[in-house]
Amino acid sequence: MTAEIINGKAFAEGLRERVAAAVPEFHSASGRAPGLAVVLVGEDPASQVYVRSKGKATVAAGMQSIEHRLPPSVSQDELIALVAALNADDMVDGILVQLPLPPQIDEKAVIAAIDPAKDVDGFHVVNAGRLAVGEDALVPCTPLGCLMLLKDKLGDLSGLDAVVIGRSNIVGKPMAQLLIKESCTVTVAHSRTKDLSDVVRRADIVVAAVGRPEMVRGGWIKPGATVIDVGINRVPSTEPGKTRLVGDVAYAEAAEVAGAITPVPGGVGPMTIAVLLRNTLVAAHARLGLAAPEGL
Ligand SMILES: Nc1nc2c(c(=O)[nH]1)N[C@@H](CN(C=O)c1ccc(C(=O)N[C@@H](CCC(=O)O)C(=O)O)cc1)CN2
Ligand SMILES: [Mg+2]
Repeated sequence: MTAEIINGKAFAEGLRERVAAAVPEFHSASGRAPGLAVVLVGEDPASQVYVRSKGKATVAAGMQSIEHRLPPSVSQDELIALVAALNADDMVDGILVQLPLPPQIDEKAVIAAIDPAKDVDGFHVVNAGRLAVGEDALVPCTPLGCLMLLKDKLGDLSGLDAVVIGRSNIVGKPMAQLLIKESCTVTVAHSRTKDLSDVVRRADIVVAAVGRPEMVRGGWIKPGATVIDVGINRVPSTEPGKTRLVGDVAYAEAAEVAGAITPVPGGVGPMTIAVLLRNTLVAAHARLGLAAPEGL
């Protein structure tokens, strides 16, 4: 079998277009554009690229982008004071603090300072709790993007066996919650899981989010399964001095066995920013008491 390639880049472009098409209605109802504030601390090159992409995508969708860049030496109190100012700013519907943060700053304290209604990353415990008990929540962008790709490919997910490899608060745990909500039978595997290959071999859906290059081998995949690779690992390329991106799944091997698979790059990655725009528009509607935009 050769797997169908799940084109996350194309799906993300479609989602971004749908968000952009829904923005004018918010504008007419509120008299302003939805606003997304992105806070970057320090000079991490990858974070700089992601923050620039988020700003461009926000403006391209017809929303207002508010960018704050703080020096790597900023204190936790200063960062939390900025978050408090953004919480109080009525023009700001979404607040995102780009991760990772420098070592002197406690990520949890910063996330806890964000107004849950503006928490478009879905990292605040209030949103995590709402997701866990099945209430309306802002859901982390990467796992929600994975779910959108799965539903687009498979339709109804109910009764399917899903394995999520990785138990982070940002991807693994919310991914498991979303799949439970879709009535999948969900196993969360992690670094201590025994016989991981056997666990993965039972799954109709595999979501790999461990951050270990090509850890999931083709021989672990059940024939016809759908494989979602969240990993973005930069590894040395065969060309001296160069690097290339690989996922957490050994792509060429897995594509021989799977029914469908996301590539890296061009699979899950582009969904993260598209879902961020979606979450910002959803948050903007909710803050103004407007009905949620349809088709997003
Ligand atoms: N506050 C947050 N911080 C971080 C998040 C997040 O969702 N919220 N996620 C990541 C970084 N990230 C967005 O912030 C992100 C990562 C990757 C991509 C992406 O499109 N990747 C491409 C490949 C890009 C490349 O060539 O390097 C792909 O997979 O095709 C978008 C956004 C950590 N921090
Ligand atoms: Mg992400």
